[in-house]
Amino acid sequence: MGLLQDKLAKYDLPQQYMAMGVYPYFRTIDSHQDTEVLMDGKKVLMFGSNAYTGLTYDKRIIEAAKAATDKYGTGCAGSRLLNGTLDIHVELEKELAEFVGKDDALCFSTGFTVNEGVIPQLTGRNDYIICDDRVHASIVDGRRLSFSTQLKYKHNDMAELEKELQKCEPDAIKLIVVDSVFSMEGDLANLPEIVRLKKKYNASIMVDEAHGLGVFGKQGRGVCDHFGVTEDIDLIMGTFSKSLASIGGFVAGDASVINWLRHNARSYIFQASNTPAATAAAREALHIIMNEPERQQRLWDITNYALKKFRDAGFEIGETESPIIPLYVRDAEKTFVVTKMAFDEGIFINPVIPPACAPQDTLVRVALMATHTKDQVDYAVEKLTKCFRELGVIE
Ligand SMILES: Cc1ncc(COP(=O)(O)O)c(C=O)c1O
Repeated sequence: MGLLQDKLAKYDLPQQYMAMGVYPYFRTIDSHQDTEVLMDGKKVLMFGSNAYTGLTYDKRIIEAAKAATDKYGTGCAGSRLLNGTLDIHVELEKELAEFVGKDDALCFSTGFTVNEGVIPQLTGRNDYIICDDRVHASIVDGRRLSFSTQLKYKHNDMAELEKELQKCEPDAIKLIVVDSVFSMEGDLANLPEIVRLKKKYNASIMVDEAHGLGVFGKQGRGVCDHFGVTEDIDLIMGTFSKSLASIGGFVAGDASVINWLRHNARSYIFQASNTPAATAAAREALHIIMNEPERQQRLWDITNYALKKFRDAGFEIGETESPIIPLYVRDAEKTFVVTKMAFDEGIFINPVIPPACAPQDTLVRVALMATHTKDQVDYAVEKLTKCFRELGVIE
């Protein structure tokens, strides 16, 4: 074996969990996707999906994707800048900008490449990027691609954010980037206070609404809308891979900033544009989200029901205020073991270990969809209580 193989073999954590029989990744789904799926040949309740609105198997969205494929074909074979712009890309951009309350928007092929392409394009050598220390990996990668000075503050600690802002040169761009809903622990960014600090220090804010759209705000417009701070947020990004039942992402903001990104963001101009099917699906999902507020209500009814049930059963669920419910285990090995035990009981949940969380905060992540029933939640709480007790995680 070569040096490369020798070195990587030493860090092969997956092998260790395979040997223990608790390896949890790459299970295969062989059915349509809703609250119940066939996974590795076994019927399980899906509590690990980000499809909060429960739209992934909606017939109207499937029809829209089929019709777009019939009309345009299966791909675009080029970047948006050149031959890869369809009328439906442009229409979706207009609708998304209006939805989140901004002048203009750009659609990228994934949400990951939005953060990776936008963040380094807005800040240069003498500027600053300031992030919460729990932002999503795509924000971390976007930040790494920038030549600016990188500053971090402790999760949701506004006093620390202010200290970081005080370190910056007054005339430099100071871009604060934050998730609106933290994807592993379900708590919200303190956007009203971040906006107050932005104004005080003449900074800019970019908010990642990946887990906020379809869930928070009027007609699912997101957490910025929920807090009434949209006007003070410079850039809002979102993804189609969660509530919008598709794949792709967007960034929205002032016309001048969006126009700059349209011609400069590298993952926009050097990446093929999103497929007709994915674009049409996201568009149809957006229309459904706006026109069916009862779906958002159902999501909150089942979320509040589940939050109470898990709390009453004695689980430690932290500060969550969203359909993402973290069940803290605080031990990596037990986190994998409990994930496997849950699967054997017919429940799919996601283990969360570093780098997705701090080493002392390992957890399993339960996520609700508007289509979950109370019976399904009852079953999950009963079985997870049994598993957590057996492992001595709860009493
Ligand atoms: C907070 C956050 N931002 C960005 C992304 C990336 O989005 P996408 O799945 O569209 O690439 C994710 C996806 O997991 C996310 O959770």
